[in-house]
Amino acid sequence: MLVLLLDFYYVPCVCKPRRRLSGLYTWDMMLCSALCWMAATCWLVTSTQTEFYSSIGQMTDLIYLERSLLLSLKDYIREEQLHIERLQHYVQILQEMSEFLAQDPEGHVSNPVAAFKLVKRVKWDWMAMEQLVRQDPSHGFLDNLTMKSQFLPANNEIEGIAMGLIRLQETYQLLPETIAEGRLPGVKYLETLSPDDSYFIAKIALKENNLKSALLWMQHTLKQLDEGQEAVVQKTEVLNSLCSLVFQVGDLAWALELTRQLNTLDPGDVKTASLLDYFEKLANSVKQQSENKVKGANLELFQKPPNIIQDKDNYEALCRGERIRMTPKKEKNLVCRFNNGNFNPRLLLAPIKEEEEWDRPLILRYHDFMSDDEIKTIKFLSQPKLARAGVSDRKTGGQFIAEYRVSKSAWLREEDHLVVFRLNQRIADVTGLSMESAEPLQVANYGVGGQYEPHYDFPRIHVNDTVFKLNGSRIATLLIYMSDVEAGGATVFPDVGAALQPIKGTAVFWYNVLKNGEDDYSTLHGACPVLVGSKWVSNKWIRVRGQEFRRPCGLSETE
Ligand SMILES: O=C(O)CCC(=O)C(=O)O
Ligand SMILES: [Fe+2]
Repeated sequence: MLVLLLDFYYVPCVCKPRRRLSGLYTWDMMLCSALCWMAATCWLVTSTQTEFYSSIGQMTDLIYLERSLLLSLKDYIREEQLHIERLQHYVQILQEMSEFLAQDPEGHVSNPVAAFKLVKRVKWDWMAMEQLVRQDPSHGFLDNLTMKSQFLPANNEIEGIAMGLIRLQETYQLLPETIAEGRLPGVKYLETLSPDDSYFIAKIALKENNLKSALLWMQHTLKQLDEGQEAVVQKTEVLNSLCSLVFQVGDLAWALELTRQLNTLDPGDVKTASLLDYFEKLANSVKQQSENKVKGANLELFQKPPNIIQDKDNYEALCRGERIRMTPKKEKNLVCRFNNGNFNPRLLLAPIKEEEEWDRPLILRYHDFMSDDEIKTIKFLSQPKLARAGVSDRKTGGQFIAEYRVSKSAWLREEDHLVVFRLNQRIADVTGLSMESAEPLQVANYGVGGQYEPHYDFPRIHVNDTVFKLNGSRIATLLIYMSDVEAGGATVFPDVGAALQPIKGTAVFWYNVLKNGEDDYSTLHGACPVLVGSKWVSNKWIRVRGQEFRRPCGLSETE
């Protein structure tokens, strides 16, 4: 709408410069401005700023946004060129006329008709010219940019992505250069990071008090600068930051060495000179001469932030494919079978392929659980509803946003679409459980380095939990993988050493509650950071109510 208004704003004004002197033009302008303002306000009121980094799926919107801004910039350039061409045209006409009049000025004005035309032209045409010169075709583009700025990423988005890259580097124990040179498994289009990018990531790590990553990224920035890669950031600035970091962790010898380098680079800098003096005196007094020390050897000094996540080491190791606790003996006992849902007519002719992935807790994988077309529909239905997923506060039970769950999710009910209805029916048929108390389908898409650190699916506090009071705990989880993931993104169970790879169209299923009704703490699980790819999953959480006869108590107390 705004584009149309802007066209309307420019076209008549440009073609008929004289009309701009009339009152009509002023009203046109006022009307246009008012409508533009109203349109822009409506946009602002009806839309909220999107967060892009927590969902790869939504990040594609940015590509389209950039394309539309580019088109609008091209329009602006064309307008500007037309503007100049119009001015040149007038200049040419006036030039010819003025040369003609200058040949015999008095002779010309002695003709009353010529005198009338001269006065009229000098007054009106030059005023019109003033308007023409003042006309600024940049408004269209600038208004468009202002309006679209609400759809541009917010400042904290770049930080979010940088944190995602740091998470990937740490979890998968990658060197910064591996990420910076884009040498990641399965990438289709190579992209590299500049020294400025690396330094930005280092600063974010520092801000997050992640000294180890800050050190690695600063060292990498220096390496890139030494290789002669183009950058805005100066080597002295990076050295200064690195120097204060190493001093902060107590490595005086290294700080001294770096200050010497700084002093060589910029001998005139008074601050560096006095710092050098200070460090030398300090080193002498504590008898830690830099020459005798191995610089930067003690990486232990550079701490990662304290670990609040349960079993994080096992989680990260499993994500890397390490510490998987599957023995050949255990593996031999795992079986696969056709599941016909106990002679369910819907599964009789097309039974589901069921494979035991793990024994304790029992984790089953259903193959070909969802078709590509169904996946397309579910993604399509959820895309406009995707919102940043929260995590539960252990004390209050409320939801909040945390970096240990970086994804967007949406809820779909069976009334929303036949595909959702059929999916619920299939889940009931295959698991033999009732869906009457189950939650709607939760669809999730992970963002840059998107993950969900180890957690239990069952709620652990029940204050104000009306769903729990009504329907009981989440007795079971059915997790559908709606995409393959090029690298990373496994679902891992850190307490038992299981790792499940996302395979598009398959679903995994496990009970979160034991037959005796107790929560099963061996089901601690997490979604590993996505290294390359866009991971889509759907969760169906099945509740206790309605399962009394479908999953009866076991014969022993511990079952
Ligand atoms: O995405 C995954 O692999 C697991 C997701 C999950 O555990 C959850 O959403 O609760
Ligand atoms: Fe979960």
